[in-house]
Amino acid sequence: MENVKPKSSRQLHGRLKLGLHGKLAVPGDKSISHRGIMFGAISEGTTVLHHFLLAADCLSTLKAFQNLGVPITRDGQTVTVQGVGLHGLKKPNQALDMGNSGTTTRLIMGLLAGQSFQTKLIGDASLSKRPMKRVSEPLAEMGANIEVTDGHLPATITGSKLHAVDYHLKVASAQVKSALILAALQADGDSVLVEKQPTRNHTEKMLRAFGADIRTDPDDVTITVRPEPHLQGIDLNVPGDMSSAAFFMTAASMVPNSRIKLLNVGMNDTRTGLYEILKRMGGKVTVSNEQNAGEPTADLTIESADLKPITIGADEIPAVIDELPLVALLAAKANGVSRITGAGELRVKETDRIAAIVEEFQKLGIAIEELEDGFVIDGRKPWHVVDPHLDSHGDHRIGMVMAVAALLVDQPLTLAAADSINISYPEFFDDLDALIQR
Ligand SMILES: O=C(O)C1=C[C@@H](OP(=O)(O)O)[C@@H](O)[C@H](O)C1
Ligand SMILES: C=C(OP(=O)(O)O)C(=O)O
Repeated sequence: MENVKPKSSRQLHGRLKLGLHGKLAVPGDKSISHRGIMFGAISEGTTVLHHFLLAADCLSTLKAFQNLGVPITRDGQTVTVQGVGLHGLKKPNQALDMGNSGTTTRLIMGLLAGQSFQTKLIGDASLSKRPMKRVSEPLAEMGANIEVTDGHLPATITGSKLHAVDYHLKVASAQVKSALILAALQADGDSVLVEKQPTRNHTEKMLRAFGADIRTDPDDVTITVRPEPHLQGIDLNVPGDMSSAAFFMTAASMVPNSRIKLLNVGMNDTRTGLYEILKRMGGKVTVSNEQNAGEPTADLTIESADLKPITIGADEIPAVIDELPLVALLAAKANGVSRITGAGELRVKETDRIAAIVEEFQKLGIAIEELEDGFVIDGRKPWHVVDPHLDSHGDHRIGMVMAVAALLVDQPLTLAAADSINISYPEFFDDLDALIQR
């Protein structure tokens, strides 16, 4: 058929003269929502998750645990998990479908490695290309029996008795760390895990709240896990996702005449890289209403600003890993040359995010150079549309960053595979619309 657009192609909002205005509570944190289900499932008693993220990735986790025999119910954004304990999961009747979610896959591998049954994990085309040996190999050192297919999904996990380890992580990855922690909960002694760099610490913090004995040394990279904790269900308010707030922090900073307030945003310092970078670039962000109930949260007021270029290296990457496409966009309007390196992990996300950003930014005439582990961007060069047909590459974060970029462009632009936003932020376009002054 001719002239048929891909199903989810979407016209994007063009240049905004009057800016973005208003207040917005972004959806719940994705990392914390996943973990709330998992840790609630292996606890005794009831866990209630308020402001749970109703997005495809977290629903993959929810369904997987239902298939593992855990009673889970949902009422709006409130999810109730009836825990079955660390040894109460049941062999599922079918392969567990991880959908598009790397977090679900890697964490569940660590948990199922120590159970008493066999499970098969499958995933969508994107997830089936992502590396899994980074989890299966260190787990094998603990005695796990995980067969991956050429390093990828499908994977078969045959539950085994696990040994304690003293292990130095080879990649700076919270997913790998979390898989090892979940395996270590089932091991035959205390395990010591040493990170390459500090990464998001939600697993450690949350498991402690459920009653686990997990110590992090003052160096922030050495974690000691005691096995067989008595985990007890909790009531948890999931904070707003900094990784979702980041799209509007970027948009309001770049679109002239903007002033927005984002409510109840998670401010865990292993996640606030974009906030720190934006401030260093000259962004105008004011923090108010700071709270700390387990995870720190705050309201953020963001106004348009003239931006300066920035240099970012490997040390800063973990705290901004999912927001790096947005850092690239900020750099594309900064008054100089920005350099982002040490970000090779971007090549193994939902898509190769370095290649995807370079390809999509070049459609807008942005001066971006691809590096093996990052980008160089000259924000002084005016943009000019070379190709108005943008593409999310099936990657939620690429789709949303291009929708923000479009707010700075006069010409009509379309986004192919726009429905990929459902992975982490199904209401993204509605929330953006609500901040647009007509
Ligand atoms: O642990 C988590 O919840 C996550 C960790 C990060 O992945 P890596 O640990 O693989 O870097 C991040 O990119 C992902 O969106 C969520
Ligand atoms: C990389 C991401 O998630 P995951 O690894 O869980 O698929 C992301 O949300 O950007």
